[in-house]
Amino acid sequence: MTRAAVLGAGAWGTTFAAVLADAGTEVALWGRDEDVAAQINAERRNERFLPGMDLPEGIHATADAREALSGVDVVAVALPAQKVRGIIGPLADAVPDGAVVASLMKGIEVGTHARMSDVLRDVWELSAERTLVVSGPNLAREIAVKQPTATVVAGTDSSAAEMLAAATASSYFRPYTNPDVVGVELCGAFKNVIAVGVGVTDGLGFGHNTTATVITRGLAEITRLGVALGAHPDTFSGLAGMGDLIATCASPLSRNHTLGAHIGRGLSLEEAIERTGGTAEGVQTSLSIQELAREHDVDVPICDAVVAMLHRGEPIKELLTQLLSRPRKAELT
Ligand SMILES: NC(=O)C1=CN([C@@H]2O[C@H](COP(=O)(O)OP(=O)(O)OC[C@H]3O[C@@H](n4cnc5c(N)ncnc54)[C@H](O)[C@@H]3O)[C@@H](O)[C@H]2O)C=CC1
Ligand SMILES: O=C(CO)COP(=O)(O)O
Repeated sequence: MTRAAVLGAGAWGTTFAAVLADAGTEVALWGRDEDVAAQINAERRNERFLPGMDLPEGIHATADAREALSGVDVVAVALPAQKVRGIIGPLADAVPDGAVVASLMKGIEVGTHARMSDVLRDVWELSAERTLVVSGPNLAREIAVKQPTATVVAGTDSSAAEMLAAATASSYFRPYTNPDVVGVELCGAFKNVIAVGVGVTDGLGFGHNTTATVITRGLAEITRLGVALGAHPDTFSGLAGMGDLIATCASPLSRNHTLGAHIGRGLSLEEAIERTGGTAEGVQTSLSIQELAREHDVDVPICDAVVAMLHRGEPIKELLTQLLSRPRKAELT
């Protein structure tokens, strides 16, 4: 039987632990809060991060990360993107030599512009073959009640990706493998920025035409940057690309979408973060994406508008006017 450790007992780490347990994988879930771990073990609930959701028996939660990592075949990391480097650094010697390591995170590190799998590789000195990415239309609360969905397990070593896919597959969770780590990971991070943008237009009271426009042109931005970074163009129309954009931009469960809607209704960034709760990666990742795009000479106007709104407090209506009055261009280039 495969043995897994999930680091991070927030909404997604807890849900992913449930996915593993339901697939028959033995799973240890690490969270820094002892009360959260105790409640998961005693009541099969994580009321702080996943309120109202029942968890399967197979999860052993612990506040001791070294205990969680001991003897596992798979390590899955679900921590806030901007904090993960500091949190996992001291655990390098506790990661078993042969274990594959998967990033479940959807962000790009500010300053380094590193994708999360690169942060894991860097901090834990992992080979590319041992490092995987899981990304797709995976809103935690829907999966926690076993609503059917699919995801992508990306890895350069197909046998490692297949191993994790087998360790997560169940009657409600269908993993597909994909060798395009760069594309899958960029999709997950960038779609959070686009979801903030869609949330803003919702908050302004605009309808489905606007939503569809931002999603579709957002996908064009993601694809342009991804291809410039060496990704496979087909990844962007797949589950991690279009699939996750649809889920995140359409759902009120999305923290990024919710945060954007608060901004659109006139809240400040601080108020919107407070009201949203949970980790809205798009806020900081918008800065990294904008800088990455500049480095690669890629045009990302929606991301630019999100950065201007969130980080420079520029008026939304003026930014919208600027977006719509840019020089016209052909859709196909
Ligand atoms: N929630 C969702 O539906 C999904 C989330 N993700 C991604 O997973 C990642 C984690 O997101 P969530 O679990 O939703 O966030 P969350 O906000 O629900 O949980 C964050 C977790 O990180 C822990 N944490 C924060 N600071 C810490 C520190 N200094 N030391 C130790 N632990 C710390 C918290 O205690 C908590 O367990 C993000 O990158 C997100 O984009 C990916 C797919 C779905
Ligand atoms: O990544 C997600 C769904 O696939 C979750 O989105 P949020 O982080 O915006 O809640």
